[in-house]
Amino acid sequence: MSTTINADVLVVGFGKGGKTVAAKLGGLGRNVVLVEQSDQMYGGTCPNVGCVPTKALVHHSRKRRPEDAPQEWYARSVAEVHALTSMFRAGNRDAMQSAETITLLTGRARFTGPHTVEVAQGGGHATVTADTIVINTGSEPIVPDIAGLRDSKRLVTSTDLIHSTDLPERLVIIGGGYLGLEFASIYGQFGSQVTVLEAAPEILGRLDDDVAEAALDVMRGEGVEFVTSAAVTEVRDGVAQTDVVYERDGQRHSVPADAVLAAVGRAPVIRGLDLDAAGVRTSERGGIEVDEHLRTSQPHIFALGDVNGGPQFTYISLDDSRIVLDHLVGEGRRSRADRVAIPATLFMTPPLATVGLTEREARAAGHRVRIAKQAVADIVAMPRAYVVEETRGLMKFVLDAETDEILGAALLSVDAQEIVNTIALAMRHHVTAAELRDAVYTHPSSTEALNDVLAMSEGGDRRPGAC
Ligand SMILES: Cc1cc2nc3c(=O)[nH]c(=O)nc-3n(C[C@H](O)[C@H](O)[C@H](O)COP(=O)(O)OP(=O)(O)OC[C@H]3O[C@@H](n4cnc5c(N)ncnc54)[C@H](O)[C@@H]3O)c2cc1C
Ligand SMILES: NC(=O)c1ccc[n+]([C@@H]2O[C@H](COP(=O)([O-])OP(=O)(O)OC[C@H]3O[C@@H](n4cnc5c(N)ncnc54)[C@H](O)[C@@H]3O)[C@@H](O)[C@H]2O)c1
Repeated sequence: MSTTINADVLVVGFGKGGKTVAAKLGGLGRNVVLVEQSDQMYGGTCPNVGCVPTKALVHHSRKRRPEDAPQEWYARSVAEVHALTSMFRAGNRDAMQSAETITLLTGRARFTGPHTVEVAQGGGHATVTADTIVINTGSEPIVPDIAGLRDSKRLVTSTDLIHSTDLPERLVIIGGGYLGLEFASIYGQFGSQVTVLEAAPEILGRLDDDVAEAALDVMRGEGVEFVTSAAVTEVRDGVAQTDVVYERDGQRHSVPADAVLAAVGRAPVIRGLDLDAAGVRTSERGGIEVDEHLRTSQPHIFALGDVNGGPQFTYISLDDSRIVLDHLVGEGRRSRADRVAIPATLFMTPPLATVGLTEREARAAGHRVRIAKQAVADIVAMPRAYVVEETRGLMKFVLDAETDEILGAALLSVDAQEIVNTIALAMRHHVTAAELRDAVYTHPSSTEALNDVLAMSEGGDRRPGAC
């Protein structure tokens, strides 16, 4: 059976940016069709297999008491996380289905022309034509080309792992980026023996050495093993285990695994979209080529979120949607160039949040730099760390010695994912370090660490601070 729908706007992919565009334009009375390939992915990666389940697993992994058997605790946690993601998925579906102007189609979309896609549905298909098209198909895990890996029965992606109720006794993670480190922290805490094999000479190599080392020390302290400069050459399945073979400094090593997680990055999903039929170009890096306003090589087609090759964060996809909406129904002024001081958080425990320049980057850029830095355990104005029994970590600020503005910050601290947003806002609005230092914050909170740490900069006065 086949049907044809003519829409004002077609959104391909039910991710953060796509659903935001669909909801807004649907609310304005536009006739919108939203296509999602899987009924298990309403709402996209973040609520189903990305941010939400992983952060919920962080939470559950930390609640395990020594007397809780790891395997049982893990299976229970996975079940609870699935209940949460199911709730979010249903909420996403209902939000779209309840809007009279939005038609949600479940099926895989592929272009057949610049204004037309075909959506496979059961045995038949729907043809959708639209004046404006938004592509929001996200990204998917890369499985590196390592002998034996693709065919290994113990290969898992992040999605496989969070759906499995079997806690791997020995988890080997190939790749020590955001995803690899978060999974190392989570599964280490659930009770797996975790080894991270990273190809680069350093993990968190973009960060200053003191910050990276502090973060890795926290994880090492919880039993995670890291191997850098590891060239993984082979993955060999046996009956009881898989051996992950790697070379380092000319020596061959092997580490046994019950699960091997590929965490070497995610590639934009363009496969099967037949972009050629639409005349949409891709970039050398494999994403859809877009300009600063997220227009593709076809002016009526936009690409937002991971698929356009930009930073892979949910809040970037959301911001992409603001740019597209500004062009479709606003003043047409927003662009990617407007983005400054975009923070990021690696959700290990405690979380590691960063924004702006590192000390190394600031010095290399020619800034006269002042550093304000303190171990969390020493921040007297922040009793919250002691209250919640998480005193590990440090806070480091890179300040411009001439303007007193904040050039960057790295926070390895309880609540870092919240504090960093205040710092990012201050950076965007040129609030000085002194102003942040002398502001009034609630107590006991983590933000009030700013009262203390920013008074600690080289040459600055040391404030006594007290609870
Ligand atoms: C394990 C993990 C943890 C993460 N944690 C965080 C975090 O803590 N914070 C953060 O900001 N980011 C995090 N991210 C990254 C974040 O999830 C992504 O950057 C974000 O979800 C991308 O959203 P998007 O709008 O680009 O598309 P997505 O949310 O990926 O949505 C794309 C949708 O398009 C659908 N689709 C694909 N092809 C087709 C087709 N041909 N037809 C129809 N539908 C199609 C897909 O099924 C999918 O539902 C994490 C990612 C992972 C994998
Ligand atoms: N908290 C968050 O915001 C969050 C959490 C998880 C994922 N994400 C997003 O998901 C995306 C994917 O994360 P990721 O960690 O998979 O990718 P990544 O690009 O951040 O890190 C990949 C790591 O794998 C290493 N690597 C590459 N090939 C290798 C090989 N053959 N052997 C060993 N190591 C190898 C790289 O050097 C790098 O350190 C990221 O872009 C991130 O933005 C975000």
